[in-house]
Amino acid sequence: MKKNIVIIGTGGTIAGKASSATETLHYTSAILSVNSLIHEIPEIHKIVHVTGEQLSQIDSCDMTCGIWLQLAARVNELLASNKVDGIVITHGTDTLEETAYFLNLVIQSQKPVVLVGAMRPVTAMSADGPMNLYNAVTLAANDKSIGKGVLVALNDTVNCSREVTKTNTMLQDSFQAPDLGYLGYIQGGIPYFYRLPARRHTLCSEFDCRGITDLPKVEIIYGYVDSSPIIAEAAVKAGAKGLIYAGLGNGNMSQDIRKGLINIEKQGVVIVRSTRVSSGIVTRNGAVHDDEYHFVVSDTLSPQKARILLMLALLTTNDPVEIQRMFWEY
Ligand SMILES: NC(=O)C[C@H](N)C(=O)O
Repeated sequence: MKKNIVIIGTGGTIAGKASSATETLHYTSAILSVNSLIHEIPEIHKIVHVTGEQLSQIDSCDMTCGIWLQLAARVNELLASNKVDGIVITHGTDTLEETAYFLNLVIQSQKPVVLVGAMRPVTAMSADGPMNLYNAVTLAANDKSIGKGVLVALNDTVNCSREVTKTNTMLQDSFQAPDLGYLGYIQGGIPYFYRLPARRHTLCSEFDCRGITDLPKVEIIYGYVDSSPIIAEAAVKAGAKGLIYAGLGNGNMSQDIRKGLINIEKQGVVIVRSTRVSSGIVTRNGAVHDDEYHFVVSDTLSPQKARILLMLALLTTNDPVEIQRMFWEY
């Protein structure tokens, strides 16, 4: 029996148009509606019953926490219905990994949710969007995708939302998990899985954003030679309740930054040490005495994903011990 898949459009290059078939750089994102994207791939109707819904029409650099909350509410509502078997979300690639990880933490269903985008606009020669979308639909409709958390499907690969990142500004194989690897491949409309996400997600997640209209403010501070704490201090002045420090190496920091962050932590702001390095664990009490300063470490989460987990954690607690537990579990 054919599955019922809803495709939610949010914009991005997958819905973008340029003035010629050779133009892959100068184009406008988020022009075509989700229903036009579905229309471009009639093959979809042979495998699933599909419905399109437009939630936003933006370049993903304009994604907001407000849109995330609306998207999460709609996905949860759709998946609660026995008439929906899975969801595909079309999205710009610039922040796709962030939306995917946010949904991975707040969707309360085992049913497949797959995010998809494209590196080339629809008008380009060899546009990647149509095949990516077709693959994403086959992934969302496959029983093997049930219970695997929010997935990301581009360039014939399946990635875990916790680990996937955009690794290249232009190439079609941009979406990878350089640290921990793909979950699998999609070939001939069939997903092949080789490993499972090990961390808590979706139905096993403790995070619930129902009824929430905004998320606590968390800013990211970047580490570099001779950096000072002024940006961190300005962020706190502007209302940040948490800071992610995208540190050097193993989340390391200069004495100057350390003093600044210790001072900020004493004001009740949660400090998470992450790293600007693209792979590896940020070790607790490794480069910095976290127990003494009440800092949290991000484990293997990138700074942008650590920010999402911290925003959700801050909805219920600002206790660094409890927040550290969450960073080990999600
Ligand atoms: N390839 C893309 O989708 C990039 C675009 N700027 C976006 O994120 O919406």
